[in-house]
Amino acid sequence: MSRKVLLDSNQIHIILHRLACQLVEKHTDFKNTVLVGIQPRGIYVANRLEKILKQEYGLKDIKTGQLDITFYRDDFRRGEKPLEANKTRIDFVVEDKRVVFIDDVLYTGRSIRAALTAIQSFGRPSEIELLSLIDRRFSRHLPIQPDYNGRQVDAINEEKVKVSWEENDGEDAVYLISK
Ligand SMILES: O=P(O)(O)OC[C@H]1O[C@H](OP(=O)(O)OP(=O)(O)O)[C@H](O)[C@@H]1O
Ligand SMILES: O=c1cc[nH]c(=O)[nH]1
Repeated sequence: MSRKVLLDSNQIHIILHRLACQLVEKHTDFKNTVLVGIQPRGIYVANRLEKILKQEYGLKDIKTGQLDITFYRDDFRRGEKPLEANKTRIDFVVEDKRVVFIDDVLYTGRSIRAALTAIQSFGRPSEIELLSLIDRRFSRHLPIQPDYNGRQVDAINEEKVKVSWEENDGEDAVYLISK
C-alpha cells in the first residue's frame, strides 16, 4: 500500500478559509441558510467552517446540523458488517431554508443522493447546495456536482482519498491511498 499527501494542513487551512469566504459571498448573513454536515466525515468539515464563519465573519447565530444517510443508501458499499447508523441532529427548521450540504469527499454522488432523500423528513428546503472539500471528478454515477469545491482530484477506482482531521485522526491532511 502506498500513501501520497494530496493536501497538507496549511493547504487545508487556506482552502477552508476560501470556502467560508465563498459561502459568505453567496449567503451574506445566513439568516435563511443552514449548514448540514453529512455523517460520518462531513461533520468535521461543517464544524471547521462553522468555526471560521463565527470567528472571522462574526456570524454568531449560524445553524449547523448533522445528517445520517445510512438507511437511505441505494448501494451496499459499507461491506459485510451490519449497518450501524450515525447520529442525525437537525435542531432547527429546514422548511423554506437554504440548505448547504457539506461533505469531505464527493465520489460517485450516491451519498449525496441519499442525503437529498433523508433531508425530506425534515421539511422542504427552498434550495439545496453542496460543498465538498474534495471532488473526485470523472467518478460520478449520478448527475450531482458541488457548488463549492475545495480541490479536484483525479484518482482511479482502486485508489481512495482519505481526509484526516486533527480532532479525530491527530492531523489535518488529505491522502491518496493506493493498494
Ligand atoms: O460520492 P460517494 O461515492 O457516495 O462517496 C463519498 C462519501 O464516501 C465517504 O463516506 P464513507 O467513508 O462513509 O464511505 P466509504 O465507506 O465508501 O468511504 C465520504 O465521506 C463521502 O460521504
Ligand atoms: O476516495 C474516496 C471515495 C469515497 N469516499 C472517500 O472517503 N474517499
